[in-house]
Amino acid sequence: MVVLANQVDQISLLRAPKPDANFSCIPVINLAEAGSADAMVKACREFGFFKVTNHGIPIDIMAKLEEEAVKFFSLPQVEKEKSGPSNPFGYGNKRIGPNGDVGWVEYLLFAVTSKSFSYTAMPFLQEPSASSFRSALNEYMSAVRKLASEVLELMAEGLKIEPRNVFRLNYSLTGFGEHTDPQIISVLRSNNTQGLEIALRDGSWVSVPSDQESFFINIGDSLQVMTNGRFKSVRHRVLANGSKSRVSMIYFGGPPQTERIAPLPQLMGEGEQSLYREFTWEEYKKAAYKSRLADYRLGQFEK
Ligand SMILES: O=C(O)CCC(=O)C(=O)O
Ligand SMILES: [Fe+2]
Repeated sequence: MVVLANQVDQISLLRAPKPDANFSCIPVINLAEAGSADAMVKACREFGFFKVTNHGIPIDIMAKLEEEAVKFFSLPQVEKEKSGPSNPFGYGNKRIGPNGDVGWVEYLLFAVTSKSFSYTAMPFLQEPSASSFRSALNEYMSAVRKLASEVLELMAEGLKIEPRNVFRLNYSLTGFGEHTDPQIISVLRSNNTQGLEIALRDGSWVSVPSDQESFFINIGDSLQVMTNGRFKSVRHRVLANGSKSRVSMIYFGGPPQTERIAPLPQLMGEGEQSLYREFTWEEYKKAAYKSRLADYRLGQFEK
């Protein structure tokens, strides 16, 4: 793993990507360093994506949950199906989205409330034998929730939202088609498996070296709108690895269901007009459900 200390260097390197798609240099935000807020905003504007180090979450907490997830996904199919279908929460293993997108991923989807997470759709988690999975989830979730609000606060003062959060454990051999995440931010942690790629503003793809001790933050479509286009949601995909399963834990911070998604007044300049017509998260999800994974879904909400 290469962590470059100087973020300015990294950003200038990324502006002139080498033809070698394996070469990549992702902005790294060291949370323990002064000035991380400015570097973060720069990364949000230029990439919609960055890596977070020195986040204070012990690797143990991630490793424990990863281990429990692998145990679960290794169960016989019929056992896993008892916690599905994911409707809206629980175990799922169908293709991504309803519209023929490629990729096969198994996942466990959880609703996260402000205090804990809900696993009523997952009977196995209620068994006494699942106590280690439950405690791993609890520990991870409270740590990552804190991290998500810290990151949001650094991005923009007053961006402290009490989002409607979901949490997904993905288990996949085949990858994940290109898309942007619809939420505000996604906090991603993966095992040591290559395959994640992000698109730069010029449309070229760069691979993101795996780093199981760090978190990766994706700007989602909602934050693009909330910042009136200052931050851009990042297009990303996961390429098939073929030999090793990718285990990802993704905490999605999204807007409340009925809240309208609109530029934050505190970020707007004088006389600045919203680039988007008003819509709610519910409307957006409905529109997204009808689209393909790779579609530019915000298009229909632009003015
Ligand atoms: O598996 C990953 O690392 C990313 C998956 C992803 O992009 C998603 O679930 O939205
Ligand atoms: Fe994603």
